Amino acid sequence: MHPKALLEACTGLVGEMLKLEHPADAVVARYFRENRSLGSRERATAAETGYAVLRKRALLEHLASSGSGPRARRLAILAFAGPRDLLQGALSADEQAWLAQCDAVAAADLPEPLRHNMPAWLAQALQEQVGEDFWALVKAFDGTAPLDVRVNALVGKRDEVRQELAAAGIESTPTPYSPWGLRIAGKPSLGKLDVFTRGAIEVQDEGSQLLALLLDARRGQMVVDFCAGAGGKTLALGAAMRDTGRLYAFDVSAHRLEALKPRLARARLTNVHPAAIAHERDERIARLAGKMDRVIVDAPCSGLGTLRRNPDLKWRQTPQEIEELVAKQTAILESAARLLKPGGRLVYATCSVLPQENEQVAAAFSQAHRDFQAVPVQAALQQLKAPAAADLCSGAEGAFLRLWPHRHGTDGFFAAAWERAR
Ligand SMILES: C[S@@+](CC[C@H](N)C(=O)[O-])C[C@H]1O[C@@H](n2cnc3c(N)ncnc32)[C@H](O)[C@@H]1O
Repeated sequence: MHPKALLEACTGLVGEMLKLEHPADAVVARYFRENRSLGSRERATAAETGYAVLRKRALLEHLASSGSGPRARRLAILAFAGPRDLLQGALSADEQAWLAQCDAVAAADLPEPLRHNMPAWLAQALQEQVGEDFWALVKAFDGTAPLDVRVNALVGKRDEVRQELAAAGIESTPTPYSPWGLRIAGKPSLGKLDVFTRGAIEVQDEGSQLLALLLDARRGQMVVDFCAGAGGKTLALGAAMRDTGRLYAFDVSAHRLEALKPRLARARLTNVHPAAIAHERDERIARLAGKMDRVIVDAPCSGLGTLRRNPDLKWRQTPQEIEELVAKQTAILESAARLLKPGGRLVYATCSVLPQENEQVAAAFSQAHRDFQAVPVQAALQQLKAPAAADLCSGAEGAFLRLWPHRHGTDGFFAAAWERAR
């Protein structure tokens, strides 16, 4: 493809992504469906350019306030993710001179908002929590997430799977915190490997693996994954249960649950019962009240722990929407808790880094439910033989799981746990 056409394609995608109307990954997928002439390398360049604009939006908008031509083109030039000589081949002489001027700007001397590239409310919320680590966190959120897989214990052992991957030319190392995980070197495509097609591995962030581990789902138990979505946690729980007992996978999105079904088959799980529910008080749920050994609420949340993968979220979320989410999270947790039998364990989890969606929801639940005893996550993970559990937790006695990209290399995650009084 001619460099000019490639830059046009990048500009078109940047323009769509900056509308911020839909999740960035959905915008990218639609753009490629509608622009079928783009080859795989061109798609990668366009997508990386678009994501780079979202990551550095404040800085790039500032730089793009000079120059001429459409704004999306200026931003695509500044963030262009392909080879530099190719970009030069697409630019007019004026654009080349303007780009050289922008290159000469020392980003380190710019005001803070142009360096952290976040809305003020979010930067403040993060600064309040991580203090002097703030810039390390900004850097980590700007980076790419590693490729982690969870080894399906039903199908293989971690060491054996690691050797099998090595035989296929793929290097990996055991994840530092999750006993189920391997961190894959580079970004090889895994989908066609035998180890993948026969269900021995599933792509899953190490942090997500730890949330499922924390539930401590065991053989023969009755378990509910209340917000199962496409089933990332469900698959991990089913394997922990050794495909015995009964695992209900609820979600309000029938569409997401559909995506779970082929994954269940590949993971060789037969103990999972997916069920679309209308809302958290659906009467199907009422029938299971008091019968469950384990319930996990992987709540709908702002997703602000996943900015490495979804940088659009920092521009698409608003404090008002966070408030609405907190009300939803509280209602779901309340309903889900009713399902537990005495002695049963409840886990509330998010992939948010905001205290409102995390500690505050957990504290309000504890306050309102004296029959639920908080289980310190640190002790629970230590019992489950998770290495370095103390490093993963925050609050008095390691009350909560609190994962951060700059400290743990995972997405940002939170979890709290309770046991229902006997
Ligand atoms: C964080 S995602 C779940 C991700 C999933 N557990 C995984 O590991 O792949 C949250 C899910 O909650 C679902 N959800 C939203 N409102 C809900 C409700 N009232 N009851 C149950 N699920 C709900 C959403 O459809 C979404 O799939």
